[in-house]
Amino acid sequence: MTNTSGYQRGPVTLRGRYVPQTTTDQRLLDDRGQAAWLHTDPWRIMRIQAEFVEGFGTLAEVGPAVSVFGSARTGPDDPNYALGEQVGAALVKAGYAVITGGGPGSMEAANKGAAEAGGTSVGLGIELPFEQGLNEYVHIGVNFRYFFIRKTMFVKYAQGFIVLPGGFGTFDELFEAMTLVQTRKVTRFPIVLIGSDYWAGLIDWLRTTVLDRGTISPHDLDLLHVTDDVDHAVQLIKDAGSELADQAAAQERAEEVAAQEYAEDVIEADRLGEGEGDLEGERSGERSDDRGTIRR
Ligand SMILES: C/C(=C\CNc1ncnc2c1ncn2[C@@H]1O[C@H](COP(=O)(O)O)[C@@H](O)[C@H]1O)CO
Repeated sequence: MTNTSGYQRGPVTLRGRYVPQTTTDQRLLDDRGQAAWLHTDPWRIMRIQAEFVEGFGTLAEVGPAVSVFGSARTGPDDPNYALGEQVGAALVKAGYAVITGGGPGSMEAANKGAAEAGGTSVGLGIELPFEQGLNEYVHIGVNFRYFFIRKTMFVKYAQGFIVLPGGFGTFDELFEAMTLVQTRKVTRFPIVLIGSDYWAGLIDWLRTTVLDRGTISPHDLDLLHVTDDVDHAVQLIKDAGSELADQAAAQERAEEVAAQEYAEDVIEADRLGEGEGDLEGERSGERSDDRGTIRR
């Protein structure tokens, strides 16, 4: 006989001393408890999920975009500010939305350039102790609590990265992008550094010390492009986009041909009275002898 007694907590049955003194609803609705749970990891997981949902939901329909990084400290009179504006405008002219960290300095410059060129200007802000809020040129802004979620957005919704002169924050974004491409965690995308003078020391160190000591491979250096010419930077991103589109089209064609060949094989096997299982074996190089033993 089935014993139906016990306390049902969703799909879980609890009996004896395991039966709780309160119901789940009671605990949910009872606000007299401590608020310590707000600072626990399970609650953080909910916030993390919510932040991903908000980011994906906001950015999924932005269209082709390029993420632009650079110093938060670049003042409006700094030549790099004008460079940032040019980058924003040139990207818009080439059909891209511009995504930045939404802060001051070079981020603001790129957002300004994009907005004034009539394009889409996106700012992905981050909660910081000295937060300044999103710059005034951001059309679509999302403020993130978590760095790693914001970084996912910079990569997921961009066709390439343009990096203006910057400090630790900029280096972090640059090296994260390089690592993702180097480890093939993402499909290769272009990373363009603007300002050959500023980046020369880093490039030189990578080419000599880092390469010489064998901690990177020679081809890893190909991940970076350096230029002073904004139009050239944008062209590099466009070219990489066309190359990727060609590769994707070739892959699609190859899959179509393979599917067509497979369908023809199935029809032929059917005509000859063989099963689809035999065909699978043949495709993977397997052959069975009279006793059914699989040979390769
Ligand atoms: C330091 C100041 C403001 C900081 N505000 C920022 N808002 C948004 N994003 C930021 C901010 N600071 C850094 N970032 C990100 O890092 C990159 C710039 O860092 P760097 O160290 O200045 O190079 C940038 O691309 C942002 O994504 C007020 O001076």
